[in-house]
Amino acid sequence: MTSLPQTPSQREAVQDLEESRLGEHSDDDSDINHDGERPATSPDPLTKQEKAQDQEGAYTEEVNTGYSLFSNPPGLARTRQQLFDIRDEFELSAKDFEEYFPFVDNVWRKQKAGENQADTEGATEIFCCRLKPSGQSKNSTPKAPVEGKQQRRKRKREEKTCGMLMKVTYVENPVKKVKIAKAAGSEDTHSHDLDYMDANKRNTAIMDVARREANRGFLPGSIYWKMQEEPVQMEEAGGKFMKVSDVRNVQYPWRQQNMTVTLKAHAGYSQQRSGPRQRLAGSTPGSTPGTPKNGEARPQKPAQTFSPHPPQSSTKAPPAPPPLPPGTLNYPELAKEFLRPYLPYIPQIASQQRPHITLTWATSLDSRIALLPGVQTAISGPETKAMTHYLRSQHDAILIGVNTALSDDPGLNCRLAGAGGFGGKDRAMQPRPIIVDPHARLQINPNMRLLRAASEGKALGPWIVVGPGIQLQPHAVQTLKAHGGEFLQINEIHPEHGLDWEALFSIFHREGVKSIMIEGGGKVLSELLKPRYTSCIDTVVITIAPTFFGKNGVQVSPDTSYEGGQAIQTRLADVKWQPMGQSDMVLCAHLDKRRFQQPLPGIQEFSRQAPPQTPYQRPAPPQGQSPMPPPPQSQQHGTGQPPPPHVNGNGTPAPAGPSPKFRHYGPPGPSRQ
Ligand SMILES: NC(=O)c1ccc[n+]([C@@H]2O[C@H](COP(=O)([O-])OP(=O)(O)OC[C@H]3O[C@@H](n4cnc5c(N)ncnc54)[C@H](O)[C@@H]3O)[C@@H](O)[C@H]2O)c1
Ligand SMILES: Nc1nc(=O)c(N)c(NC[C@H](O)[C@H](O)[C@H](O)COP(=O)(O)O)[nH]1
Repeated sequence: MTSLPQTPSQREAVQDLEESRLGEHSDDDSDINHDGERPATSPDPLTKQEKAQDQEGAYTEEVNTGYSLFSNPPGLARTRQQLFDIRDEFELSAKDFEEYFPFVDNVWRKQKAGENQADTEGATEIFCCRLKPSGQSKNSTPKAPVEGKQQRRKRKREEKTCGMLMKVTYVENPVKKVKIAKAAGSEDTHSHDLDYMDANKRNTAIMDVARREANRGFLPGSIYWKMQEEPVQMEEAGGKFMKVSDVRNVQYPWRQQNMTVTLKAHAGYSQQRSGPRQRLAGSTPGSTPGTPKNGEARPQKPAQTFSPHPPQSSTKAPPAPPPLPPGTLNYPELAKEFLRPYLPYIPQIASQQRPHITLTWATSLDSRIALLPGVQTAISGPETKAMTHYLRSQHDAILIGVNTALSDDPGLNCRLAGAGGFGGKDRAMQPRPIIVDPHARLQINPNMRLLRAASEGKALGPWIVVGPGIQLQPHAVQTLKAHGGEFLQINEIHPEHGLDWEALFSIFHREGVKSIMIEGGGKVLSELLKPRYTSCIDTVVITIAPTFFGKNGVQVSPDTSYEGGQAIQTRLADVKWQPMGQSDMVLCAHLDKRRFQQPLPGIQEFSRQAPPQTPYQRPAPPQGQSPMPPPPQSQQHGTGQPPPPHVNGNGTPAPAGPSPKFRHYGPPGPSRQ
């Protein structure tokens, strides 16, 4: 990305200069009508010169460019929304602020009044929404006509004003970071949504994407076409309403210096594509579905019923893209709103040095997640299933315990339209599958769904977490690596609780995983719902179906925690119930970080008893009996054969042999007998 000046106010100066020279590059929405199409009478998107080149084929040198134009930072869409809709104060590292702010500088500009005041924590800047009420708005003075730029009749935009103010405090010590909060006197929320701003003004970062290609001599129409080849990345960067004229404007300075250069096109670009593409579904400027208008109260509508399968392309659509794989799901914009406050929050993650952890599962009314151990049981309806896949698209990783992997043979990928392998590029929106398998019971073979999905470009390769002292067969390691996965050996093992979850989470965070959704199964969820983990779990999203599975089902229920004669509870906060589909209910909540305890009569007797069976120790065989037999056939993967000799059924390590290389973490663990 073009290197930008250090602080937003410096960037602001650059942008002002650019815009003054080029005219308001994208404030002019005169040629966008509000159903997202250009009116037939609007000027052709190409200038006379470009058209001449097009017609004479003067640009026909088509350059093979297999590269992506976008290099969006992680979680961009979420962070843009969170930097737009400022709620509680949060922090960002100085580096992250530098990286993300250019994606929202079409919303915020530095307060003109120069209200910087130094305070104990360093310089403070106040930003106002560009729709600042009254006063001198940047766009009120008419622009002097720019030479060579076709003066378009500007339709007067509705005078929407907004009183949102943002305060940014730059902190130098002990680390360089910024604190972001609503400024004193700010409105509670914007009077518009982010789409409204994106439709009326492009942010610097998305314009940088166009500028980079423009300064390499590509035709604006070809650049626009190439950008639209990556709709997901374009939309998350704020380019939903980008126009060819934006690209042409941003190329103007370069064109002034290179008047004689013949523009080139990206391979695959052709005249019939030079017109504006169909806008992204639902991208009508100025309104996100369900957004309140003019301060109306947000409609409290029940969850929309929707088809989880993407609409079939209409006969009038441009040449149909390749058909989506069967089973592709669709989760509409409107249904995302209620989840937003519970999704990973990049600014907060930066300050907490651990990933955002979401526990999510589907349950019966008697807190069962399967009819019987090892039996995958359909609980979610089609709509809540699609919601689960939307959650997967919003997290960097998805984690399950090995019993779930053994019984479900899961794909652990995101099957929403637009995800990698489902109409999206590369592996966009695909979470990293993680399976916690301390004794390496899972058999790695190419037939498992995890690896088939990875080989078809529909998933990332899985990480398998094993405990200390495990000897793995080389072919298992090689097969996993061949599918983009790997084994991770963790040596922090807690005698009572198994692999240390907090150590696991910090290792994943170091590996760049900023958010993990933990889908189960019963043992994993019950363990992580204990009060001792409240500090490292952020959110729960539970699908509740109107059914009872009975006592033999797989339960989610943490062992009761005792401390000093008190029973300690795990409680939820910010609870929201959302009906979804025919009969499911979705519970969203944060973990309540306060301590809830209650004295229990006779508690002393309890605490003298042996500690409850921990979920991860292999239960000692009954007196005189042999160790636990290998998992039942139904739980053996793929081949259905007993596990190969390298790891015998009860998971004790194979006889000594050349242990293949895989990543070790933590001090050397206790050697396993
Ligand atoms: N309805 C749902 O949302 C849902 C979700 C997931 C699984 N399920 C169902 O749940 C069942 C499986 O659940 P489960 O409770 O038997 O097993 P599980 O999937 O929770 O796996 C437990 C195993 O994982 C390993 N493990 C996990 N964390 C560990 C740690 N920190 N340290 C050491 N070992 C650790 C251990 O071997 C442990 O025995 C299956 O029937 C599956 O279909 C349902
Ligand atoms: N949300 C949800 N609703 C259900 O009805 C159900 N049975 C699960 N179970 C979660 C468990 O993790 C999945 O059954 C496997 O992960 C297989 O899921 P995928 O193949 O990856 O879609 N989860």
